[in-house]
Amino acid sequence: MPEMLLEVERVSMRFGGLQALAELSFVQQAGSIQGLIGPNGAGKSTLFNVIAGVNPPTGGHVRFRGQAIERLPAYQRIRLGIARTFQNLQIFRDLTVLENVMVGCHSRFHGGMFAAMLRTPRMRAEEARMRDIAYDKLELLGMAHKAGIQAGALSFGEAKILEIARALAGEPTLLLLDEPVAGVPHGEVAQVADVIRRVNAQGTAILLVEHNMRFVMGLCAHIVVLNHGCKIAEGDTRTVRTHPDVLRAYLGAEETEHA
Ligand SMILES: Nc1ncnc2c1ncn2[C@@H]1O[C@H](COP(=O)(O)OP(=O)(O)OP(=O)(O)O)[C@@H](O)[C@H]1O
Repeated sequence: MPEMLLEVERVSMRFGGLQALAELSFVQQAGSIQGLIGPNGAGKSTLFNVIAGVNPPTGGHVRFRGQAIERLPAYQRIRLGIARTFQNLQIFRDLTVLENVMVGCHSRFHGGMFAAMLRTPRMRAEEARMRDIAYDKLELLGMAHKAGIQAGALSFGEAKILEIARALAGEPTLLLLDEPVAGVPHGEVAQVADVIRRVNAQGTAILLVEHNMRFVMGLCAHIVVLNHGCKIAEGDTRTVRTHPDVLRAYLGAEETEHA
C-alpha cells in the first residue's frame, strides 16, 4: 500500500469577495506524478501557494505525511520535504549554474552568518558538501557539463531544468512544478519531460501544473481538474479527456493545446 503523502481536505481560499478555492479535496500518494489542470484563473497557483505556505487557507486542512501543515511557515514546509518551482523563471543570472543549485541546499544546512563570514572549518566543510550535492543534482538532470557557466547563458529550457535542480537540492519528497514548459521552445519540451521522469524515478512525488495538455497527459497517470476553484473531475488521462465538464470548461475558456 503506497504511503499517503499529501492530503488536501476541503481547502478554501477567499480573497475579499473572490472565492479562489472552494472546499477542494484530493490526495497524492508518495512517489506518484499527478497533474493539476484547469483554465486560466481556475485556482491552480492559489492551491500551490496554499500547499507551499505562501498563504494559509481560509478553510480546510493540508496534511503532509499525516501532519497538519496549513499553519506552518514556508521554510518549515521546505524542511519537511516540500519544494516548488515558479511560473516565472527565478534564477540568478550572474551566478554559475552550480552556484544556483547550491542556493537550494541552504534549507538543509545550518551554519550561521558569522560562521560563513569567518569561513570556519565547519563552514568550509558544509560548503564542500553543498557543492557535491548540487553537482549530483545537475548530473542526475544531465546538466553537469554546464555547472561552471553563468546561468544567464543557458537556453530557456535549460534554465527551467536548472530551477528543478535547485528545488531538488533540498531532497524533497514532494515537488510542486508550476508550468515547467511555459515558454519553452518546442524542441526542448521533451528534454524537460525526460528530466521530470528522472526525478520521479528517484522516488520524488510530483504535482504538476501545466497548460500544455500533451505534456501533462504524457507524464501523469492521474490528473485533477479545477474550474472556478472547484474540482470538476479527476482520474486517468482517458477519464479526464472525455469528461463532459472538462470539455465544457476548456471550450468556454478557449484553451489551446500548445504542443
Ligand atoms: N493575491 C490575490 N488576491 C486577489 N485575488 C487573487 C490573488 N491570487 C489569485 N487571485 C484570484 O484567484 C483566482 C485564481 O487565480 P490563480 O492564479 O490561482 O489561477 P490559475 O489557475 O493559477 O490561473 P493561471 O492558469 O492563469 O495561472 C483568480 O480569479 C485570481 O484573480
